[in-house]
This record gives sequence, structure tokens and C-alpha cells, in this order.
Amino acid sequence: MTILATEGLTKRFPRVTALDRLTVSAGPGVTGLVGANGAGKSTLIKILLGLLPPTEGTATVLGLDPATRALDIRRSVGYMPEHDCLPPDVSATEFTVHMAQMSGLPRSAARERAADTLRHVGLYEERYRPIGGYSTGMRQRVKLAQALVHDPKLVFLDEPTNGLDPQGRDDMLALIRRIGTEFGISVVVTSHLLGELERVCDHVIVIDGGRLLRSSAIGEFTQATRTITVEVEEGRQALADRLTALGQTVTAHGRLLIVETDSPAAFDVVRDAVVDLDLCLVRLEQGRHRIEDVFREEVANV
Ligand SMILES: Nc1ncnc2c1ncn2[C@@H]1O[C@H](COP(=O)(O)OP(=O)(O)OP(=O)(O)O)[C@@H](O)[C@H]1O
Repeated sequence: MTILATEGLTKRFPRVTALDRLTVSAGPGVTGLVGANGAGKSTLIKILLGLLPPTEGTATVLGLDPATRALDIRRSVGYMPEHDCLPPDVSATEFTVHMAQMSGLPRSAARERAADTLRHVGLYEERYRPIGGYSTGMRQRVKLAQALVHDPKLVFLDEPTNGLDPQGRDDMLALIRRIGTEFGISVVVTSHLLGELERVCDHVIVIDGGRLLRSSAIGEFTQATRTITVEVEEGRQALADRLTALGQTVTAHGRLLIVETDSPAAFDVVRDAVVDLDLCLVRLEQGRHRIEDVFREEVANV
């Protein structure tokens, strides 16, 4: 099943081409839309919601054309915009109930759905206070709640971790993962931080300067490499020397040692060396490509 698809999608503003013949598709689950600031992520979402007309090309969302079926799309799709757009004088409850009613729910159902949704996103007693006094994390949660309150099939989350501290970021990422898994709602989430999407996405679309760089399942980005990553508490140099003496090719990467190998037997060699040197092992794992590395290589090749 295809959740969204574009074909030759182009958006030209007077001074800049925000999307340049973008052809891409995504299925159900959590899809990351990644690109530097100005890559065209928000423009793509706005076109998919029918808020902006494309200059050329076509798009479908849940099988519907945003150019002609924008209202039907918005009935089944939630949108968490990037920028702050919340009224300061009303409470999260009042705002979310209002948004639920705007989507067509009767008042009593809207109240019930709003209460459930605010609880799901982690807003409790504070939901009765005016939004103007909320922290950035709480505001992001309200924006998320209003995107979910009408029980959509798909949500677009534009930079949901923006402005959050590390804990807030982790909480938001965990919530996004739950939306995709427990709630069964497909998610398209944008970020300029590749590393954070690695943790929550099933599929990643990378765009740069409005063009498609890559669209792949997350597993293809993070394939196993022919390396083993080792971390010890102390004695990193001694371990590197020992492994080198044993014929391994070892490089240091901050606190980590990267051992190049094709053979699973190298795990045993590392383990035995750690035991011989009486070191405390923190980590011993198969090296994997990081999504950042793939992105860096592909941008360099453009
Ligand atoms: N309404 C507009 N008028 C003119 N140019 C625009 C408009 N909206 C976006 N742009 C330009 O289009 C390009 C893509 O912008 P867009 O907001 O889609 O990028 P983005 O990937 O979402 O980045 P960011 O995270 O910084 O918003 C940028 O160069 C931006 O300046």
C-alpha cells in the first residue's frame, strides 16, 4: 500500500526552486523526511496537504490528489506544523477540543477524544492551564495532540523535536515511535538531524536542494560493516596494541576501537584479549553504517 507518492513534483518560488522533479513514494509505518534547512521538506508537506499548488508534477496522499481532494485528505491526515501557531490565552484542552470539533466531531465526542489524546502525548493536569505559560516541550505536545485528535490514518510532523532539550527529544522520539506502532497511524516526520531518525523510522527519504538523494528502508542505511566496535572502560591503548600484535587492523575513534575484519572469529580474539589484559568491557558489537555517514557520502557524490 502506498501512503504517499509524487511524480516529477516541482515547486518554483520567484527566487528559488524548492522542489525539483521529485519522484518518491512511501508506504505505511514511520517515514523520515530528511534534509538540511531549506531542502524543501516543509514545501513538500504543504503540497501534499493541498495548502500549496505545485508548479509541475503530481502527488497523491492516501490515493487522493491534493490538488482536487485537499479536504478529503485533511479529514484523514493530521499535521503538526514546524512553527509555533498556538493561541496563548486558551488551555490545551480547549484548543484540542476546538480542533476536534473543526474536524467534524460532535462536542461530547470531541471532549472525550481530546482528553484521551492529551493523555497519550503526556499532558496531564497542566492541560487546563493557558498555553501561553507552557514550556517548548509542552507546546510541541499540544501541536502533536491537535494533529492526532481526529484519529487520522497519517500524520505529518514537521520538525517535532525542534527546540527540545535532550530528554524532551528522547521523549518525543519515543512518542513518535508509539504513534507508528501502538496507534497504527502512519507517520511522516521531518528532521535535519539524521541520527535521531535512525531510532524511529522504518523508511527514510533524503532530499537536498529539492531533489531526491535517496529513499530506502532504514536497514539499508544501517547495514552491517566489516568492522567490530569495541569499548573498554580503561586500557584502550593497551588493547589496541595487543590486537595489533595479534594481526588485527585497529583504529581509534574517540573512546572506541574499530577492528576491521571479515571473520566472526575476530569477536573471540577481541574477547580473549580483553580478558588477558583484565579490562572492563563496555561494548563489543558489529559495526554498522550510521545514517549520517551514508548522507555525507551521497551529498559529496552529487
Ligand atoms: N512561500 C515561499 N516563498 C518563497 N520562497 C519560499 C517559500 N517557502 C519556502 N521557500 C524557499 O524554498 C526553499 C525550501 O524551503 P522549505 O521551508 O520547504 O525547506 P525545509 O527543508 O522545510 O527547511 P526548514 O526546516 O528550514 O523549514 C527555501 O529556500 C525557502 O527559502
